[in-house]
Parts: sequence; C-alpha cells; structure tokens
Amino acid sequence: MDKVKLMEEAQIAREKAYVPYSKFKVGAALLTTDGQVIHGCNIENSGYSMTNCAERTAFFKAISEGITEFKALAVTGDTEGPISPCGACRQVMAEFCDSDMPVYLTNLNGNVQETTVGELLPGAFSKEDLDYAEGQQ
Ligand SMILES: O=c1ccn([C@H]2C[C@H](O)[C@@H](CO)O2)c(=O)[nH]1
Ligand SMILES: [Zn+2]
Repeated sequence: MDKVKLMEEAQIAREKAYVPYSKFKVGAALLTTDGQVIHGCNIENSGYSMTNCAERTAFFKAISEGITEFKALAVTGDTEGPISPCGACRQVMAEFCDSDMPVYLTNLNGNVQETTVGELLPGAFSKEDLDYAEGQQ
C-alpha cells in the first residue's frame, strides 16, 4: 500500500463523517502491519464535547478489534493547507505508534505534509513516565 493509495482511502473514509454541527468532514486511513486499512471519520454529537475525531475513530476501531500494530496513517479534510490533527489525536497516536511512524497529512487540493508521530507530539507523556513513578514507590 503506497502513500498515495492510503491518502485516497482517507478521502473515502471522509465521506462517512457525521458532522451535522461543524459540517467539517475529516477522514483517516490507518494502515496496519498486516496490510489492512482501517477507516475513521469524525463523529459529532449535540453535546459538542462528545465529538470523536476521524483519527481517534480509526485507532479505537482497530484496538477494539484486537489490531495493535500500525505502519502509517493518512488524514484529510477541507483545509487550506494539509490538515493538522488536534492534540488529543496526537496523544493517541503517541500511545499506539512508534515515534518514527509516517503520517501523511493532506487536504482536498492535494497538498501533502509528510511527518511522523514523534514530530507531531515531541515530548509526549507516555507509559514510561508512569512506570518511573511506579518504581519510586
Ligand atoms: O484533525 C482533525 C481536526 C478536526 N476534526 C474534527 C472534529 C470536529 O468534528 C470537526 C471540527 O473540529 O473536525 C477531526 O476529526 N480531525
Ligand atoms: Zn483529533
């Protein structure tokens, strides 16, 4: 699966977005190490804070199906430049992916920013921080 195809998968995932409030559709395509592509879309709620972003939808779908190893992520939305994932999604990426995992951020105009999970959230809080505290007890 090349990055162009993965970004096309994110466009397809975007069509399923449930966005009656923002009307801002986002799509994500998460490539697993065994070659599966997991789609995610944003899912809003009349209680606005219950909204789930496209990226986290993809991760939570995968994890809940027992899929835990990932190779790449593509995200797209109707932004002027490549879409920028929110802080919550960056933290979730940091939980489940190696810091050098590629992330392809794109938009409807075909702008692409190739980055990594580590670049998106340098200094992420992690399991190691909790393990340290545990060892101090
Ligand atoms: O990277 C992003 C940025 C925003 N959103 C969603 C959340 C909300 O439904 C809408 C506006 O913030 O876009 C995502 O799904 N992913
Ligand atoms: Zn998000």
